[in-house]
Amino acid sequence: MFVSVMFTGTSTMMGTKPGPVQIVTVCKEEHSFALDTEALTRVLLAPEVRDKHVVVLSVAGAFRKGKSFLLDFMLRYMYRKDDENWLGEDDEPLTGFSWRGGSEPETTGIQLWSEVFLIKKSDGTEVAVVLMDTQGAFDNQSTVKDCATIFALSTMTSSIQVSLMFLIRDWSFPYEYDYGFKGGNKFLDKRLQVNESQHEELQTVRDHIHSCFTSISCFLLPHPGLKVATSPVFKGQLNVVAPEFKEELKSLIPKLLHPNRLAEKEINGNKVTCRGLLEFFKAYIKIYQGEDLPQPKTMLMATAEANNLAAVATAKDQYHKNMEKVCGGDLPYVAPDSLEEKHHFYSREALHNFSSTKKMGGQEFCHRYQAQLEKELEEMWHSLSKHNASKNLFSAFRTPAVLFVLVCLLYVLSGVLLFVGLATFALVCDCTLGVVMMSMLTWAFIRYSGRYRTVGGAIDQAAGVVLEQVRIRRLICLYGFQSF
Ligand SMILES: Nc1nc2c(ncn2[C@@H]2O[C@H](COP(=O)(O)OP(=O)(O)OP(=O)(O)O)[C@@H](O)[C@H]2O)c(=O)[nH]1
Ligand SMILES: [Mg+2]
Repeated sequence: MFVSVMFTGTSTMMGTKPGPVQIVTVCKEEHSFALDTEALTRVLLAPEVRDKHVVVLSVAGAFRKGKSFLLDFMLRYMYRKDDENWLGEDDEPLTGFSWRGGSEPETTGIQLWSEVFLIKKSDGTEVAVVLMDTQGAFDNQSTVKDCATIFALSTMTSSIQVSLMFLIRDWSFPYEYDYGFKGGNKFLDKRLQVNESQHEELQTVRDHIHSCFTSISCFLLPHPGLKVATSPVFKGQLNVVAPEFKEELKSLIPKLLHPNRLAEKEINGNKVTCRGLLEFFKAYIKIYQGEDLPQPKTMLMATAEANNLAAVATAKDQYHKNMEKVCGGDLPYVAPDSLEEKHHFYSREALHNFSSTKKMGGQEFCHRYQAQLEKELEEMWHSLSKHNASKNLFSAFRTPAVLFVLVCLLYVLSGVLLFVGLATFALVCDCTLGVVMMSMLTWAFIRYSGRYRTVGGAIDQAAGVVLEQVRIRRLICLYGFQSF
C-alpha cells in the first residue's frame, strides 16, 4: 500500500456535515471515467482554501487492504489532534470514508473528504491538506487500464514526486525488522539495494524509484487482530483491535500528518494551489478518457495546459477581486471614466501576474492562454461596467422618466392642437398618449413582477431610442448655433 503526500488545495464546505465526495466516477461496464467537476469545484474552490498551497494525502494500493479504514484514523487525528486520546473510545464505531469487511470491493473511483484542513507549518505558512481515498487495484472487474488510470490520477495530482511512503500491513516478522519507520526503512533499503547479480529489469526499477522521489520511506504495521480481519460485525471498535496495532497507529499518523512533513507539490518550480489542482484534475482526466493509456508526451502537454489554465484562473481572480473592491456588489455607482482607468490598471496587473508566473509549454503555447486571459478579462469588464451602469439612479428611472415627459408633452400638444382647431391631430395625440401611458403601466408591472422581461426590454429600448433622438437633435441645435 502506498501513502503518498501530495500538494493540493481544498475547501471546507460551510454549513454541511463533512463527508466523502465522489469526484471521479467509474462506469464498470464501459470501463470509462468521469470527473464530477462541480463536486471538485465545491471542495477546491472554497474561499478559505482556494489560494492555499495544497498537500494531497492519498492512499493507493490493492483492493480490500484497509485503505479507507486507515484514512478514517487519519481523519480522527485531524479532528482531535489536541486530545491525547485522539485514537478514539474503546466502543466507538469508525466513521468517515466508507469501509467494510468482506471480499467485495467497496470504494469506487476517487473520493475526497469534503473538508480541507488548514495546517500551519513551522515557518508560519498555512497549507491545505486534502485526504483522498481511491478504488483498490486488481479487483475482479477492473481492467489493467482502469487500475492504472485510478492509480495515475491519484498519484499525478499528489506530491508523490516529492515523497513516497510504503506502508506494509500485517507485518509478521518484527524479530527481523521492527514495527514502525525504523524497521521499515531498514527493510526498504535492503529491498531497494541494487547489485550486479540482479536481473537488469530489477536493477532498472530500483534505480527508477530512487530517481523519481526525493524521499522514500517505509512503515511496518502489525496485524490488527483476527476480529478486525474476520468479524462481519466489526464496526471499528478499538477494544477488539490488537494493542500493538493501536500503538503503531498512534506513532504513524501524527508523523505522517506532522506539519513539517506536509510538503507542497511543485510543478515547474511553482507550488500548486487548490485552484491549480482543479485544473490539473480536469486536464489529466481528459487524457485518460481515450482508448489507450496516454504517452508521456501527452501527459506533459496536459500538465502544461493545466499549468497555464491555473495561471489564467489566478490572474482572473486577482482582477475580479480588485475590481470588486471598486464597483462590486452594493458599492455605489462609480463614474465611468474613473472605472475604466481602474480596469486598465488592474487588467495590466493581472496580465503581468500571468506573464511572470513560471509556465510550461513554451512561448507560443503560453501566448494562446494569454490571449484567452485577455478575452476573458474583457468579458468580465463588460459585465462589471454594465453592473455599474445599472446602479446609476438616472439609468434605473430612465424609461419612466422618458415616458412621463412624453405624456406631458403629448397632453400639452393635444390641448394646443384642439385650441387651434386641429381636432383630428389632437385625437392622434390623445391616442398616442394612451399608448405611452399603457406602456408606463406595463413597464411598472414587469419591473415589479419580473415577468414578461422581453416586453420590458422592448419598452426600455424604445425609450432609449427616443432619448437618443432628443440628444442628437440637441447636438444639431448646439452645432447649428455655434456655426451661426
Ligand atoms: N488484515 C488486515 N485487515 C485490515 C487492516 N486494516 C483494515 N482491515 C480490514 O480490512 C477490511 C477492508 O477495509 P477497507 O478499509 O474497506 O479496505 P479498502 O482497501 O478500502 O477496500 P476497497 O475500498 O474495496 O479497495 C475491513 O474488514 C477492515 O477491518 C489491516 O491492517 N490488516
Ligand atoms: Mg476503500
